[in-house]
Amino acid sequence: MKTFLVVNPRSANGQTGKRWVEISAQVGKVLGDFGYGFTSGGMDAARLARQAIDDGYECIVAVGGDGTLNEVTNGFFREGQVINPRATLGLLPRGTGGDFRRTFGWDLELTSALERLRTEKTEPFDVGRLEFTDNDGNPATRFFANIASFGVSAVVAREVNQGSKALGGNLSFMWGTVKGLIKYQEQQVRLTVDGGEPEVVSVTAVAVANGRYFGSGMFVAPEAVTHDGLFDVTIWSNYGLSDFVLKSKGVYNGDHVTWKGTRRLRCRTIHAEPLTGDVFLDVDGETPGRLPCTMTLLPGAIRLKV
Ligand SMILES: Nc1ncnc2c1ncn2[C@@H]1O[C@H](COP(=O)(O)OP(=O)(O)OP(=O)(O)O)[C@@H](O)[C@H]1O
Repeated sequence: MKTFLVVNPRSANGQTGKRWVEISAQVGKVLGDFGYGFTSGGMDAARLARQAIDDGYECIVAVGGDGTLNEVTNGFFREGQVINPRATLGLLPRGTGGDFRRTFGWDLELTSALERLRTEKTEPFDVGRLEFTDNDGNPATRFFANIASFGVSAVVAREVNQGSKALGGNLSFMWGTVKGLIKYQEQQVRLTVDGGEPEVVSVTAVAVANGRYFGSGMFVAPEAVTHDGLFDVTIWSNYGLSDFVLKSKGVYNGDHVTWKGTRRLRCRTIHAEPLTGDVFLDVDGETPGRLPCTMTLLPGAIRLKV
């Protein structure tokens, strides 16, 4: 299988680019010939992945963090359709946050990633499609691999992405969460789930999950499965800074699902309209826009190297 690596040299605080000679030598030893390209900025990983699929590569590997994985996943699609159903997605995790890999229990070791890429083992992988309003106010579509969320999580993601990740994933997110919760005001949002009756919910955050973790290790959707054909939705209502500071352990170990302000459901589509103000989106750690939005699960849309 011809393999192409989409490399974000800036991932892992720039260590991926700095160590590329060493990394690529190890990749070559295990995989033999492979193609690769360096990303140059926003959505360039999607362009590189699309180009590689057009060039006949059948395994496209994101080398970077969750943002790179998101962009590479987008590169599997053209005009809303999967370009080549035989193409498989791989991950060589190099991020600071690394939420996607946690669902699978993958570590950051290059040797473990190469072992996965070397074998033929794949499984179906559900992909989320998000229709939303971008930061310029235009309608936009973006696919997601892990979790799309809205509410305070997007305020936190903005804080984290603007700040330095030199503190490491967890500390950057904890600090970002404190700053985000100070800034955030609870919003009322009208949710329509699987085309049913609309319902107004109070939103601290709503996570529409394919994978299980966001925010650098927060176990937001403990039972999500990436090939079950369903989103696991976690709704947090009326949480404040004190809840996260005093009970943050429960957010990281999954106990939050038993708290009064947490509600969970499963669905294939969810539509969200803001009623009280701007509500921003966090899409696999990136912050491309705001509500209103519609999220649709595409069951087994592509295959994932596991
Ligand atoms: N050459 C580049 N220079 C600056 N930014 C880049 C470059 N290439 C990609 N990017 C940006 O990097 C971001 C993705 O980073 P990525 O998620 O891979 O790494 P990370 O931030 O270290 O990890 P994580 O998201 O897991 O915390 C995207 O916003 C993307 O547009």
